[in-house]
Order: sequence, then structure tokens, then C-alpha cells
Amino acid sequence: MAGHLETGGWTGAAWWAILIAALTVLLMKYVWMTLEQIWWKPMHIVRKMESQGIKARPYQLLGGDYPEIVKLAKAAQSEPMTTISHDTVPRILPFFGPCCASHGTMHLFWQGTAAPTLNITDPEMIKEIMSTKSSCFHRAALEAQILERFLGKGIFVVEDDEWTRHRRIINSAFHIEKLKAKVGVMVTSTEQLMKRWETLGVNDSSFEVEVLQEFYKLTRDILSRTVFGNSYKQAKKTGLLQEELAELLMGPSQVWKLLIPGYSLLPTPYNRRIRRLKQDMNRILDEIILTRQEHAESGKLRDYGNDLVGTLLYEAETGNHDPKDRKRLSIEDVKNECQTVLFAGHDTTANLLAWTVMLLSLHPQWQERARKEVTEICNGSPIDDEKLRGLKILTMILQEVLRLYPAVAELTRVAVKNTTIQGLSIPEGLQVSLPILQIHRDEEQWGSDALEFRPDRFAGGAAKACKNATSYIPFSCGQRTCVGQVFAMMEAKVVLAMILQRFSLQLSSKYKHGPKVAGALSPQYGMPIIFHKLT
Ligand code: HEM
Repeated sequence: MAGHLETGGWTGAAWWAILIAALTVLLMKYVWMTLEQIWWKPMHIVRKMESQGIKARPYQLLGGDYPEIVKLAKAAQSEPMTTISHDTVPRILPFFGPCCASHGTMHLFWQGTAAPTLNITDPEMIKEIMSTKSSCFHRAALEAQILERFLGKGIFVVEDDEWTRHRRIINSAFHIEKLKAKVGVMVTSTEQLMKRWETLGVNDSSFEVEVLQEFYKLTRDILSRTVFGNSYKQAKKTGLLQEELAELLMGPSQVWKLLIPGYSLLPTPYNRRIRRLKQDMNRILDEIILTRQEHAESGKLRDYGNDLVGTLLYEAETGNHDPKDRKRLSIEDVKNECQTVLFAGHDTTANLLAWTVMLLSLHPQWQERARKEVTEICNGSPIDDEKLRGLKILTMILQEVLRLYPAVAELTRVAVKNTTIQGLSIPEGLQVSLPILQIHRDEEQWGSDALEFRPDRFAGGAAKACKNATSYIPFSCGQRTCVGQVFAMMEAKVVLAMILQRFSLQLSSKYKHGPKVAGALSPQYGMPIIFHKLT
């Protein structure tokens, strides 16, 4: 046998030759795949789009247009705006205007390496992407990667059938009948905030508050109570951990770390901190879930409770929502969804409140109209679900605030199969960007006063406020429209109705106008408001 091996040539040198050949094949395959990914495929997409008359920006291999976009945004946001103007696209999406001027409104740019992205503002195209052809589009890969690392595989990240299952269950937790019962929670939290504010200016008729931070605390409190019910105090800590985690994972200077394969596995202080924060969050959620399960088993609760965690735990146990697909939620799913809802519903609504008090301060006639309506409807009694439905002026005001200051300034999707949108052929791998901020200011849709604050444009309802209803999408549209939009509007109305009955609002002279995307669209320099007590 030994002689056979020697004469057959299976020497050490032969083994080395085979190994080197195998490694060379592997390396060539890797190079081939990389070239396909970063060059041939994107170039094929560009050719396909150019052949249909779309102008494309030149491709830069390192990051595409992303470095330029970041540079322009940094420059635009380096100081406050000189006037309080709602013409904020040049500040928030500074690449948009120059690109449209040179390449037309529907142009192709590069949101990163190998990320050819079509800019779309046409409402009919948006409707197809988000509704009729939504199965052809997923969340863009990098965004999904960031969200999964941050929130786990919750509703933001899952796609197709898995998304349908998660969405059906979460929808049941946000059913209107369940939400009506949350008005009391909203009132209790806001009452506590008002009391604290009143002690700030206990001897004065006026006092100043930095409201953005206050609204962050308030919306976190309301959401913690909604998601975790009686366990909300324990859960409140998760909000703070989540804030730090969001900064570490989604801060603009951190995104590059996700682009390096394997970076998250390195034992760097940054990665260790992320791991620690996630462990702490997990521990708190495990404790809450365990207590809830023990209470349900011992009969202290009829089922798991009426809050989000209770609804999800019930689904995890019974899984009876879909007779065809009896796959149940796992405890991991329950934790991921609780974290997702806490994240999605907290700073979006806080910023809506902050922009609204700013606009009401700038437009005293609207502030007075809203106060008159609230006073007439509430007539000194506590606000409830029925009264909320009567607040038409306040609804119009909030709709107009969401038009000018939508929490999500831009949505991105990627085509996962070849499709056509309004006759335009869309190849698999093409990203689409829907710049909500610009769409909400399109003069063709909104008229020549698109940059003005005019809540009465919503007098006939949101669908009639502009030419095509899909030009108004603060909560997105189609299948993946915001789960929490009714909740957010109820919450904003409760808080504002309670504020307006006690105080008149004035913008502090310290206010500096500078909208910026920081998670949600936020006032970069805060929102100082002077509260005058009403007698
Ligand atoms: C003013 C407040 C809010 C605004 C402007 C807003 C806006 C949005 C937008 C634009 C999306 C689509 C995001 C995307 O597809 O990339 C979204 C999704 C979502 N929102 Fe909201 N949101 C608000 C409040 C809330 C609240 C209070 C909750 C929960 C309590 C919530 C839960 C969610 C969830 C779970 C999704 C994901 C839906 C899915 O993918 O099926 N949001 N929201």
C-alpha cells in the first residue's frame, strides 16, 4: 500500500498542488462573484434604465454617491437656517435638487457601492411599488441589516409570508377597540407631565421648557404602559438602553462598520458595548415575560393581559390566528416585536408633538382655533375616545404638520424580481427611493402654496388635500403602512388637547430652526417653548 502511494505520486507536493488549485478556484469564484455584485450587475441595471431614457449618475466604486450625500448634508446642517422656512429639502435631502436639475426628477443615483437607486416621486408609481406590486419589493439590504442587528427579526425586517403572519398578529394588538382603552393611559401619563411642568413655574405666570426632551420622555412612558401594562416601570429601562443602542448602530458615523464583513464579531469595545446593551435588554424582557407567564398559570390573570406583550404571548401559546399556517410566534419573536414597537412609536410621535407646538406658536390664529374647539368639546371633563373623534381642527393641524415635517423623510425599497411599474421595466436589484419630504412639497400636487402651513387644505380629509392621495404618505402606504398611525394620532391629540386647555404657547427667542434626520426628522437645536398659564 505504502509502495503504491509513493509510485502513484501522492506525495506531500501533490497534496499541496491540489490544495493550491482548490484555493485558486475558490478565490477566482470569490473574485467573480464580487465583480458580478459590484460591477456587472449594477452596470447591467444602469444600461437597462438608460435604454428607457433614465439618466444615471456616474458610478463611483467606493460608496457610490453616499460620501457626497453625507458631505452635502453635513455642510447644509452645519448651522441653523436663517429664517423659519419650511423649504427644508435643500437641508435634509441636499443631493436631491442638484441631481434633479442635472439628471431629471426620475434619475438614477448611487445610495452606496452597488446600490443603483431610482428616485421616484410620481404618485401612481409609488402606489404600485407600495401596494399592487409590493411583493416585488423588499426593504433595502443595508437598512434591513441595521434593523435586524438593532431590533432582531421583528416586523420591520421580516418579509413575505413571515411578514404577513407577524403583521396580522400586531394588527390585532392595535385594533381600534383595544386602542380606545388606551386613551386613559395617555391621559394619565400626560397628567403627570403637566403637573411636573406646573411646578417648574409654580410662582410665575410663564415658564420655558425644552419640549423635545419632555416629549421623548412622555411618549416613552405612554408606549411602555401600552406595550408592557403593569410591568411598564421595569420596561422603561429598555427605552434608555434602546436609545444608546440606536446611537451606536444607526449614527451616521457608525454605518461603515456594518459594511465590513465580520466586523461585528471582533472583540472591540464598540462591539462589546452593543452585546452588553442587548443582553441587558433581553434580561429585562425575559423577566417581564416570565412574570407574566407565572401570573397566567397561577390564575392571577385570565390570559396574558390586554397589552401588547400579553397579546403576543397569547398568540405564541395558542397560535390560532391563521388556520392554514399554525406556525406560532416564538418567545424570541415576542421580544423582537416589543422592541420594534417601542422603537417605531417613540421618537416619531415625540417629534410630531414638538413640530406641532412650534407651528401652533408661529400661527396663533390656528392655536386659538384649536383651543376653542378643545374647550368646547371637553367642557372641563376629561378627554375620552369619543371626544377625540370630534377634534376636527386639531386633526387638520396634525395632518399639515405631518406633511411639512414627516418623521420619515425618505423610504427605500429594493426590487427582488424583475417587474414593470407604470410601463417602466424595473430590473431585480434596482433600489427605489421615495423622498417623502419632497413628495409632500410637490407644487403640482399641492399647489403654489405647498411651502406654507395651511391646515385647512385638509378640511375635506387627507385623500382630498392634494390631486393624488398617494402624494400624502407620512405613515407610508399600501401593505406596510404604519401599524401605529391611529395610536399616534390619538396620542398626539390627547397630549395637545390637555396642553391647550392649560397653556398658551410661544416660541422662545432661543429657538434655532434646523430640521435634521436623527432617527426621525427632529429639530436639530431642540424646541424651547414658553408656556403662559391660562387663567
Ligand atoms: C407620528 C408618528 C408616526 C409616524 C410618522 C410613523 C411613520 C411610519 C412609516 C413612514 C412607516 C413605514 C416605514 C418603512 O416601511 O420603512 C412606519 C412603519 C411602522 N410603524 Fe409607524 N409611525 C408613527 C408612529 C408609530 C407608532 C406610535 C407605532 C407603534 C406604537 C408605530 C409602529 C410602526 C410599525 C410596527 C411599523 C412597521 C410596519 C410594517 O413594516 O408592517 N409607528 N411608520
